[in-house]
Amino acid sequence: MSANIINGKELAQELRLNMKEEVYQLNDQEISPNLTVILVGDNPASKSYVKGKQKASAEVGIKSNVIELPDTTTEEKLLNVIRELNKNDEVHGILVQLPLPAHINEQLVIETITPSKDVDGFHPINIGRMMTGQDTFLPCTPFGILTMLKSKNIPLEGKHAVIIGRSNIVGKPIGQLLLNENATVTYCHSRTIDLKTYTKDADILVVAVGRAHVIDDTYIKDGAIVIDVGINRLEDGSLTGDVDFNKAVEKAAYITPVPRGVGPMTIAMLLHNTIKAAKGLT
Ligand SMILES: Nc1nc(=O)c2c([nH]1)NC[C@@H]1CN(c3ccc(C(=O)N[C@@H](CCC(=O)O)C(=O)O)cc3)C=[N+]21
Repeated sequence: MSANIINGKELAQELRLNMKEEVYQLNDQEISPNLTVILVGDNPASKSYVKGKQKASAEVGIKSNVIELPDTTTEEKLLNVIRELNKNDEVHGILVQLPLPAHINEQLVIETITPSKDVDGFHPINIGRMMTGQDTFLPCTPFGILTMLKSKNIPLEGKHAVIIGRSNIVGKPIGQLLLNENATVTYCHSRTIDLKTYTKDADILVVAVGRAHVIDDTYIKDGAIVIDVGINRLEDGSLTGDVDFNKAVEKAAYITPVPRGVGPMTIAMLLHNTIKAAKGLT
């Protein structure tokens, strides 16, 4: 049996159509949603992600501005740029592309963005609201994953969700969102002993390791749902996930591909959060 493939690219496209309508309605009320992205340095991967965000924004009628700063930018200069954007009423969403150069304190930067414009959902206030189940800006990748699961009406209550990875932007928050949906959640990571014991029991397996093809069919329970968050660039320039798709697809009931899986959904949720910010919610 071959798994049902959850196409994030198509779902993101569908969501963008709906969001375009929403933006029209906001425009009628003289609101023009604006996302400002700050890009520090010239990491080619970051540049390409920022291009993707601009293209998707334009498609739904969100105005996007990119502020490009050299990699020699001081932390204080970056914080001042953010403080100005916090005060600018025309700017609804602020996103600082990560990772930042090593001389800049990422956590300080995140905490300088005013929570009501934190469309990444990385500010501790927004993380706290997520943890307590309040309405807030949810972090885009976990929110995208939840939206993919819901689009297939996959029941989450009582299911054993196993997360591999514990980053602040993916692993920790996806576990929290699944917990909020009444799943039973297990976190695994690089120090986990006997990873397979956990993954073989997973009804829902979320893989956010950051290394190509580390999870194959031998880690997966028959009929599991497999979400691949990995984005690994191979030497030939192609993209691949953390899951060995060709093997896993034979074991899973549902699986997300890379590319065209979680990545496009991450961007769609960023647009969703920007529209929410423009409406003045949270
Ligand atoms: N403040 C901040 N917020 C982020 O959300 C953020 C970030 N920093 N830094 C980098 C990561 C990475 N990320 C991706 C988004 C979309 C795709 C995506 O759409 N990928 C396509 C392929 C794109 C291609 O071909 O290059 C796909 O998987 O099909 C990938 C990666 C957001 N990030």
